[in-house]
Amino acid sequence: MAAAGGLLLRAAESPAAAAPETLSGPRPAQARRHAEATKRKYRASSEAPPAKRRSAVVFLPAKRAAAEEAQRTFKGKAQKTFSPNESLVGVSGKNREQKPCIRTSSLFKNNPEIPELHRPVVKQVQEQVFTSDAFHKLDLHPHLISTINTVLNMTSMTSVQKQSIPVLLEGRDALVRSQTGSGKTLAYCIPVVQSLQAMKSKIQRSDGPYALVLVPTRELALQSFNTVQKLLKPFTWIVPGVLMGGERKKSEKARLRKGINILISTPGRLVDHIKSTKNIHFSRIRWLILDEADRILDLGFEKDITVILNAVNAECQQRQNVLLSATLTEGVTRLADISLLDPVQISVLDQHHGQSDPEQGTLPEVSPLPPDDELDSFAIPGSLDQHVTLVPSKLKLVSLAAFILQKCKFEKDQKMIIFFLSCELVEFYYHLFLRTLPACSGVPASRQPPSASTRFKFLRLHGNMEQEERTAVFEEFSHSKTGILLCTDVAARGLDLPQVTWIVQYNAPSSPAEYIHRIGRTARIGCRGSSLLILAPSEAEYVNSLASHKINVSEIHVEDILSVLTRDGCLKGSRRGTQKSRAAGPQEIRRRATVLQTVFEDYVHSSERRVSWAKKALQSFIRAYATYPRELKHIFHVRSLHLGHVAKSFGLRDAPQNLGVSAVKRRKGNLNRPDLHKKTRGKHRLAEILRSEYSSGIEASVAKVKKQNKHAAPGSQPCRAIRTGRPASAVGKQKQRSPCNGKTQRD
Ligand SMILES: Nc1ncnc2c1ncn2[C@@H]1O[C@H](COP(=O)(O)OP(=O)(O)OP(=O)(O)O)[C@@H](O)[C@H]1O
Repeated sequence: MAAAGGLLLRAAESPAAAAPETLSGPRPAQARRHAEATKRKYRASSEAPPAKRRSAVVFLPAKRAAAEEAQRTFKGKAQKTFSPNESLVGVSGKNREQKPCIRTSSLFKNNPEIPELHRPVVKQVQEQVFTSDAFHKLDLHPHLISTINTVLNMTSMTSVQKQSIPVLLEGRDALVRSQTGSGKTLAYCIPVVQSLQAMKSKIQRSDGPYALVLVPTRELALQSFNTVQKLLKPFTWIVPGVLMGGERKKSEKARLRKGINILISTPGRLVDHIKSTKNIHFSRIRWLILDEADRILDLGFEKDITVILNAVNAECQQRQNVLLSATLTEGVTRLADISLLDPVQISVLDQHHGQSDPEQGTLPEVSPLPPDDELDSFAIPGSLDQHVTLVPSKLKLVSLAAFILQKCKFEKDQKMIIFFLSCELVEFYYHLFLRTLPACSGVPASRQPPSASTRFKFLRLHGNMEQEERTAVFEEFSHSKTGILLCTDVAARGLDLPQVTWIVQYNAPSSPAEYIHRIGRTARIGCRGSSLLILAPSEAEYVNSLASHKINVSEIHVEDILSVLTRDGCLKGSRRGTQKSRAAGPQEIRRRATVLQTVFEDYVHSSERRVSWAKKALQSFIRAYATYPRELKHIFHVRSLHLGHVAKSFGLRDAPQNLGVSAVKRRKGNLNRPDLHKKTRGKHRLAEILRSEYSSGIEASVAKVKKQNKHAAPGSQPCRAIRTGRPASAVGKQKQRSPCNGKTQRD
């Protein structure tokens, strides 16, 4: 990271930093002294330090040139594209033109030193995805086999299918762990369909559910439903159905009344129906499947799961239980111990770490789960290249934009998913990029060739969207060859979105398990894929946290990401200068990054409403940041955020006052005051809820849950565990809860 440190630090060190230079080695001692001095200045004020203004003078020639360029870029090539979104901000282009001269940001000053990344190289856990065994080797109905072959176009089984299907067909409970994108859905769907079609007394629609499949998100419910529906093609008498939040309850009720035999649902929606629909009976349940079991059994769903298990256990005791996930943590295993009857533990994990040969069939028939100390080592697809980059907060926005430009403008057929901490952040960056980046093609949006619009096809997905739009986006991104999906963790679990080439994590996930699921949206079923985790220098230790779970990431230097800007003619501006000064050296990279940042800042500062919109997004980020779990607080702590620098990544020129860090500190102070305790906890809870998608639907659902608790709804008494009859409330106590794990999602 020496080069990056050099680039960033020397800009901050002295006036000479503004002069053209190379990326040769950093001067850490001097830099540290400077950083200390800056820190002292910053402590004195919550705003940007006076040094900032002074350094603005230091940088003036380069900055002025960049500002002029930015103005030209706006007024000349791209102004039309940037015309304000009336519905969003309600200002006219005319107003914007009356704005005073653009002040360009000082991106490369006062940045923290980028630490050397001492990442331990760990041997990742390997799994082999495919086996050479064909489905027809299994004792399945011939029509089911031909459906798998012809409708799903699959002939040979994956490892997890080879191990799970026979065990489940024997009637055993099972706990299944295998890497993301390895075919777990069919591993449970095939045995369910096989067993139900083979029942002696033919299933009637009006019998109601024989199989209940619980999944954490609506999109996953829809996806699993589609798979079941395909498998059921030859068995038309078995009716599948899906219940998910956001759909019309009335029509769901009508479908339930008619009868659904394989019921796929999100927990929240099923609870709604249990409480309000008389027609839902569980007396014939033979299968209870918890897909993404670790998420489903997490705190956010605890109450819902309690209600569901109570309702199911009240009517039926004899059934098969299956728990599946790519990240079976210790907590889930312990839970499985108390809830499953003599379960078979299936793990595809190659005990010899990649030494077995699928052709030789060296996979054991059923591999037990690894011992406890190995359980936290998650398998990652071998075809997935993982990267990390350390980026100072001020450069985060331009770095992400540069990465998008690199992939989507200069490379072909790229399909990218970018994860953010909260719904508000997704909305903010979606609109910001939508209004600014396509303009970097140099042609107004209205006159762009179709290729440009497909290259920059921005989509967003989060829990605050209307269900209709959510489904439309999910379908569109699924079927598209290219595109950039900005999303929360709503898209992290289970979604099978074909041909995704890059996963970008703009904000770090709350746990290594979530990291695994996020990156698992690419490199599925043997395909290649890559991921990029963006961390601030103060967050560098997160890499060690990943390494402790045997997750290996290689570093990309921030200047390598930014260097693509020198390829972008649109950021060149029409600056007078020699060819030499335009060479792709560090000075030119800085200049163009400043031009790009100016594009964002101008957009944000073109009206008061946009400024307050950006401030709200910043506020949401700080709230969300405050909810990282306790065990990660030493890495992600609001106190380590420099508000002025973070503000830059929202296109804000100055740090807003009375926001975030100081406010959070004040709230912490309140903890000692019992009279304020309740109120503070409420706020903390809200922040926690805002943390990710599993928060969606937020306030309403929290209020609803509170109300329900107050009125002690029937079925909310402690329930029985999945099978053993132990109170399910004990289930919750088994697990160490962290605020961040308590993502509340009543989808
Ligand atoms: N035997 C098979 N042959 C070829 N493709 C398969 C096979 N089984 C499943 N697939 C495909 O692999 C992809 C991933 O499957 P699936 O979504 O079930 O993975 P998963 O293990 O549940 O992943 P995650 O842990 O992310 O939920 C899907 O597109 C599915 O159609």
